[in-house]
Amino acid sequence: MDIIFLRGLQIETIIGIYDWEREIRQTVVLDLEMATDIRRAAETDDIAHTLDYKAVSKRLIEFVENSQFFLVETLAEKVAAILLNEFSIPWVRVTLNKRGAIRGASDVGVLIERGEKPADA
Ligand SMILES: Nc1nc2c(c(=O)[nH]1)N=C([C@H](O)[C@@H](O)CO)CN2
Repeated sequence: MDIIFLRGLQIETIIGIYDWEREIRQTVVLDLEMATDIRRAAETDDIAHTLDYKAVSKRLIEFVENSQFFLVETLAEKVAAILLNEFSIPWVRVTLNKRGAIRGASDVGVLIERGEKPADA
C-alpha cells in the first residue's frame, strides 16, 4: 500500500465548546495519510493517474474555514468522510491538532483511521 501524506496544514476555523470559542477563529492543524496506489502515475508521469494533493488541500481549506463545529471529533470525522467519498481514497489517517488549546500542553486533538486498508497488490 502506498501513502500520499500531507502534514501541517493549518486552517483557521470556529471550533470549541465554550461561549468565547464561538466568537473567535482558532487554528487547527491537519496531518493526513491517504492510501493510494502510485504506480500508474509513476509509470506515466501523469497527474491524472494519482491523487492530486493540491486538490485535496483546496477542498479541505474551503470546508474547514467555513465549518463551525463544537468538537474536534466531529471535524475530524467530516474531513475523513470528504477524503473517502469525494476523492475515492480507500483508507485515511487523519490527525487533527488543536494546538495550544490546553494550557501546559503543546498539542491536543484526535487521530482517526477510516476506510479499509487495501491489500498489497
Ligand atoms: N474530547 C474533547 N474534549 C474537549 C474538546 C473537544 O473538542 N473534544 N474541546 C474542548 C474545548 O473546546 C477546548 O478545546 C478549549 O480549551 C474541551 N474538551
